[in-house]
Amino acid sequence: MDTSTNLTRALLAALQAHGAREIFGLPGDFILPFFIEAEEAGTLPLYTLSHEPGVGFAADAATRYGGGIGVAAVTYGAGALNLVNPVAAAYAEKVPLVVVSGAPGARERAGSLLLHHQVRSIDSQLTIFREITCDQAVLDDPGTAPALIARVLARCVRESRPVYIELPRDMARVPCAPVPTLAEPTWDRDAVAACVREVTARLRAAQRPVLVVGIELRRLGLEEQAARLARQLGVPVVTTVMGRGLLAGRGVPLLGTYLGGAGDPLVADAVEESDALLMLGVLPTDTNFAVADGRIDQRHTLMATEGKVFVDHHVYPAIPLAALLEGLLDSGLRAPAPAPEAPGRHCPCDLHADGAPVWPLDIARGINDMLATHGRMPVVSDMGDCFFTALDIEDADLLAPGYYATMGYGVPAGLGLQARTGERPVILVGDGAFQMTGWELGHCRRHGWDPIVIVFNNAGWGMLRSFEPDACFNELGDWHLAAMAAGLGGDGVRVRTRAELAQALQHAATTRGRFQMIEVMLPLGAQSDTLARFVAAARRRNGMC
Ligand SMILES: Cc1ncc(Cc2csc(CCOP(=O)(O)OP(=O)(O)O)c2C)c(N)n1
Repeated sequence: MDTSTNLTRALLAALQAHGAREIFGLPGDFILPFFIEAEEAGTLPLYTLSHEPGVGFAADAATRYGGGIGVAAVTYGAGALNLVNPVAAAYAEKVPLVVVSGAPGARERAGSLLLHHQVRSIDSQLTIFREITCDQAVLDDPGTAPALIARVLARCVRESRPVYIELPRDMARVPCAPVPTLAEPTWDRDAVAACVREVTARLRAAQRPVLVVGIELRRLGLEEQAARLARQLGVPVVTTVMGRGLLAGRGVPLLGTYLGGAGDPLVADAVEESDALLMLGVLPTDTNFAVADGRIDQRHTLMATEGKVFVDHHVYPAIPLAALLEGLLDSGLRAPAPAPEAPGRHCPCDLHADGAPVWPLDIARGINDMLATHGRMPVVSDMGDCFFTALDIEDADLLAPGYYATMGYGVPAGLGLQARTGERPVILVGDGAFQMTGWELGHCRRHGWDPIVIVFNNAGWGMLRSFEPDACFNELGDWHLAAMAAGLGGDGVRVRTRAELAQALQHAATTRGRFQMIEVMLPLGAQSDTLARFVAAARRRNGMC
């Protein structure tokens, strides 16, 4: 068997070894050799979509939900620069995404002509991606390429951040040695022991300890360790907005999601009155804590994030989350008695199937009823009131750009999730966000993807109306989206009443093999309570009252 390999095959093997399970892409002349090699190798399924934002969001969701790493392969210039927003979203939300971009070859670079797709200089693209990735490699020398690929992919996994790999088109097929596997990094065990001692001492002395879990636990594959710690400590567990769905179904006393004044008062009181808030893998973002309005006493927080641990006014600078968890589990710290079962959250369900118009909470009720009847399904949400409504969907994994808050994520992310896992997602998306990337549904037919897509149609940018109710620029008109579903290869129905919604959900849940779009016509001004409270908190915070 030919054991020699070329640079593209070496890269494909390394991507797979680091957890890639597929490639999402949109080719162009600068990356055609890579696509040809990838298709011939067949080691990673190659899914093409119609616009690079969709490619990026699909790759993001595949790894966000399925683990490992996501891969987005695009051409140079127009393709890669179309990918900037999804990669920025992945950086902000700590998603291990690998960008593979084609690029001009050495002879083209040496010429005097301005190349098509070139911006300011041939390296402008690399400069732009330096700002939104944690490491970069230009594979212009087969002698250095294996080590560069090894370094960049190791950082992608270790830091759970996007990385950028530039593959000049004249290098794709040059002979190249396999990519080496790097040794795992070590850490200072004395520093970890000192940190564990201080954290356990604070927890022992606490009267009202609470565990807050955040998205880094999922990104770093540490959810089960965190669940074991929660059961061992016997303390109430709260998720952040970004961490919604974490530890679900793992037998821990989950109180709910912290939304400050915009959420469940029981959860807000537990967090804001705690004298030892152990926050594991929580990113200190405004969407996670802006609604706290300063009600969390920083002197009571023990925050482990980004490889550091912040206690009071000092920092342990290099404590990997895995090491901290291992130390806390081994500390023997445990509750005198198992934590009381968290009081059952009132799950908004039992949709009243009557002739009343549909409000966002009715959609959450209908989805909760559907999941209770037909089994758990992952929920993917775009940004808009659909995201705030998704927070009322119980006991389901939620994928959403809850911090970076970009529109356009929902539909391609749902496709990426089903491509990676085969699981059928429920996708929530507003009419405005659907107009951005919803058309990627046209790819479902050839791949057998069949998401249930619920469009919140209020004929405009509803969230912005919350801030500027009199502005005309937020109006989009009625695009009759359900009527377009058949042409895209799916089934679409438009509903206005709660009875029609209930019937549509039942039909969608029992119809497989084609995507099912339910276009919910919301009455003007219909808004979820959670969004209303978030907007009120934002106005207070920004002095917009
Ligand atoms: C890529 C991007 N461009 C603009 C914006 C800014 C924005 C945040 S929310 C919103 C309106 C969303 O309208 P939609 O109809 O989808 O949903 P709804 O509000 O419930 O009616 C906009 C324009 C963001 N977040 N991302």
